[in-house]
Amino acid sequence: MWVEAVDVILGKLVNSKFDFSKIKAISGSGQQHGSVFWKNGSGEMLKNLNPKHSLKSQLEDSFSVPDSPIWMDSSTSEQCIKLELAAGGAQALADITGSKAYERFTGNQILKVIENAPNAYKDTERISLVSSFGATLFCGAYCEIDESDGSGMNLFNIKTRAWEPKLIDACSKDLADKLGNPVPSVSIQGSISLYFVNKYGFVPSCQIVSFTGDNPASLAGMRLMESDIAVSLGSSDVVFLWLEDPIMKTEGHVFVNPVDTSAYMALLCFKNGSLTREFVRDRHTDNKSWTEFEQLLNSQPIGNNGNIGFYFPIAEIIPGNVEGFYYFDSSDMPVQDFSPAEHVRAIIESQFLSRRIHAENMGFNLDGCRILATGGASNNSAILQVMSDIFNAPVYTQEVANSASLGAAMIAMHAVKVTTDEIPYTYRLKKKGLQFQRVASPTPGSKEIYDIMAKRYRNLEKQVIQMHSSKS
Ligand SMILES: Nc1ncnc2c1ncn2[C@@H]1O[C@H](COP(=O)(O)OP(=O)(O)O)[C@@H](O)[C@H]1O
Ligand SMILES: O=C(CO)[C@@H](O)[C@H](O)COP(=O)(O)O
Repeated sequence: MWVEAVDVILGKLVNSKFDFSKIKAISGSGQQHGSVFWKNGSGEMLKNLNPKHSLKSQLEDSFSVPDSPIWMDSSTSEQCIKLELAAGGAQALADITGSKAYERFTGNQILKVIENAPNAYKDTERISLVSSFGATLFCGAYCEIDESDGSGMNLFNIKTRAWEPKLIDACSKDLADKLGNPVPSVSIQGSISLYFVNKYGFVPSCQIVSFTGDNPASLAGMRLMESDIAVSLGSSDVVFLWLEDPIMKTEGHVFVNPVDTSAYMALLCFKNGSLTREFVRDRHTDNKSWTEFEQLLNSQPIGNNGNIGFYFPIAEIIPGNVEGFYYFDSSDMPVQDFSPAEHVRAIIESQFLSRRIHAENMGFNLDGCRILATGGASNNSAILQVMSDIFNAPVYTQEVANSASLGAAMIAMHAVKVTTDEIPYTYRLKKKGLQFQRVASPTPGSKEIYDIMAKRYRNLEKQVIQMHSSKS
């Protein structure tokens, strides 16, 4: 599907009479943590692609694991325990790689393939991330994993900027050979494959720049600065911050920064994002529309008369080990149910209270911060207003909503220019004049209400974790 998508998208550009010869460089962004297992001999296939045939027909037998594991997979708890043991514990693994072991992280996913499908692993000559797989298709040769997306694998030492030998060995001694050598995100990997030159009219000098993860690319596209917090409201909700001196914790992740090789980024991923908002919308509105959802949200007062709900239809990442639905009244007493309007207000308030307290746990100071919002739900002004009130901060969006694609384009531009001059990324992008729009400001009086609710939420979250563990 991913291979076929490349020809489909480029075919659409052909139909729109797009002039491919204008493209000087390409970068891209791929969903983080997913892995692509290239079968022995595929490197040769990539070098000899025939423009008369589709990528799909030529590459469909090139994968030793036909269904690429992606980030939604949580089936690798056993492998997580092994990697943490190899590192010397959860905190030790976080100190090396920026994260304790997470089921979706690629190292644990690869270890599962090594253990459960040894023949498939043996028949693999190269393992790409979704991002480096994208670059590989365009280059017609294996591209390296970039350091920023490579930080989401539980294998990469974010201080030495190399695979960590004891973690590689805990998986398989030959794994480093199959992973290649990580490179900075802003680096040129090669020129475009002749397949794309002959089929679509790209110029042979078009450069392929490292592709990176969707979240690092979003950080680049949103031009995050210190004291900004970016919130991506996609299928999941992801909060990210720019950090100079990271503190490694067993909650959240630290990645190498995609645009400044001496800096880092912190990331908090919540699985129950838009999909869970949709779930509540579909259960509690008559016509399952966002318009009705917004009306119900605005019909309830700020603070929802003290009602707090927890909505985890999917097992959550932060906090870990919690699933299900839990409702509390203004005295923190468990209740059976809420009215439809209370549910709608409760899901949005509870999600942003959670984003706030967990960002604070990473050492983020809310005073004077700006929130940059992106992703599908950043189109919803009622949701953004609640976010602004809970963080007591203004919310901005930018003209181009898809910050991950935009960031990839900016990384491509920066990479080709960096070879001729040394202008820092942030300065170059300031000059580009892309505008942020202020779309929400805190409502007077909301800070006092949400400061109290944030304290209650912290305690109730602990209670919910206990309630869940006593059930399971
Ligand atoms: N007006 C809206 N209000 C709230 N959520 C919305 C709205 N429009 C789209 N969404 C949500 O945005 C999500 C898709 O966001 P997107 O950033 O494209 O996802 P992904 O993370 O998969 O790239 C959908 O799941 C949908 O629920
Ligand atoms: O796992 C993470 C980050 O660690 C996710 O953010 C994925 O990178 C993709 O998210 P969606 O695009 O599905 O929201």
